[in-house]
Amino acid sequence: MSIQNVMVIGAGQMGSGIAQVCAMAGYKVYLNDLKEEFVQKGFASINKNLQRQVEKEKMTAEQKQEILSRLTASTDLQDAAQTDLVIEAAVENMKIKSDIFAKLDEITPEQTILATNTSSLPITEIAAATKRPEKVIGMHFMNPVPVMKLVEIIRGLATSDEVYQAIEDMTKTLKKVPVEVNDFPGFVSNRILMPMINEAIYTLYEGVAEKEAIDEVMKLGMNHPMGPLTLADFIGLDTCLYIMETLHEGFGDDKYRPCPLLRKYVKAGWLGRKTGRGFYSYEG
Ligand SMILES: CC(=O)CC(=O)SCCNC(=O)CCNC(=O)[C@H](O)C(C)(C)COP(=O)(O)OP(=O)(O)OC[C@H]1O[C@@H](n2cnc3c(N)ncnc32)[C@H](O)[C@@H]1OP(=O)(O)O
Ligand SMILES: NC(=O)C1=CN([C@@H]2O[C@H](COP(=O)(O)OP(=O)(O)OC[C@H]3O[C@@H](n4cnc5c(N)ncnc54)[C@H](OP(=O)(O)O)[C@@H]3O)[C@@H](O)[C@H]2O)C=CC1
Repeated sequence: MSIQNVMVIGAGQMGSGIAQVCAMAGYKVYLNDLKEEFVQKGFASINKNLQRQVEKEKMTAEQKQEILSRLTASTDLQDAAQTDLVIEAAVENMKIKSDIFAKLDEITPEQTILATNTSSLPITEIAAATKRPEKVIGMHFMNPVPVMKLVEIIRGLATSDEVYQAIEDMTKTLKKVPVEVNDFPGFVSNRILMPMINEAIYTLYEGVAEKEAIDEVMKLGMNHPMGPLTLADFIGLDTCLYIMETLHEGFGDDKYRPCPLLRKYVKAGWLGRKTGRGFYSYEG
């Protein structure tokens, strides 16, 4: 299975990062989103990251241009007809992901691998939206994608060994470290990380400490690079809530109930860094 042409769906913080690392590794990449303005926002973020590399003299201006020339904007899913691999990074919602995968199954050649960057949803269920479940796989990158080394690779029930191997090999070409895990809610990363973040939100909700104090305890006491509330803002509070709901529903265990304060913030549209306000304010 030779992978040369890739489409990344969703030009948000994850999709733009995935498109960047794929283009840096030499792949031709379509970056797809619903509207041109979202794709352009994704491109602006890639441009900013690469420019920082040029300024730090880790890359030349020519190399930056070369990487950018491998990226093409797309607002038409039909462009996926030209690809060997699609990596979906749209919102964390089963209906949206299933719809995208059903369409991709119609559009792409039969050998195209369909991967999802879902952070918690069952790969097996997403695969069931297609007639090629053996070619559907989870490819879970970490945020910020250009910096974080891990890619959790998740096999659905029907994922073939050949597809698993192709994705493991491709991940290595991105200079990332693949780790294989099975298809259970939240996989490994978010089954462990998100209950910790949710507990930090409960700690704030119950008035145990101020938000800054909670973050400082985990940073200085446990050597975490970011406190859990800062990290929640960084991930996106909507994504944190979707993941907790998937864990809660998937395991049927109340230990995964999302904190009411998390729900309240999401209802208010305070989604963290991406909207300028979450537990902290990022305006100005
Ligand atoms: C929810 C899920 O499904 C799964 C997830 O992703 S969970 C989230 C996982 N991620 C984390 O836990 C991140 C925790 N935070 C960190 O590791 C660090 O705070 C951090 C890497 C984000 C920033 O590190 P830092 O040392 O504070 O900042 P800084 O010195 O400015 O940056 C270090 C490097 O990262 C780069 N960087 C920082 N933020 C970046 C961003 N958003 N995008 C691209 N590059 C970035 C910097 O350019 C710098 O690069 P060089 O080494 O090439 O110069
Ligand atoms: N944030 C994180 O730390 C991590 C997130 N993930 C996962 O990655 C995925 C994306 O998350 P993230 O990048 O943070 O989210 P963002 O909200 O930053 O970006 C999602 C993007 O997808 C777009 N989108 C929504 N529906 C469609 C569609 N049908 N077709 C094309 N594009 C669409 C959105 O457009 P619009 O704004 O119009 O909705 C938005 O631009 C989620 O599944 C998430 O769980 C995985 C690892 C880490």
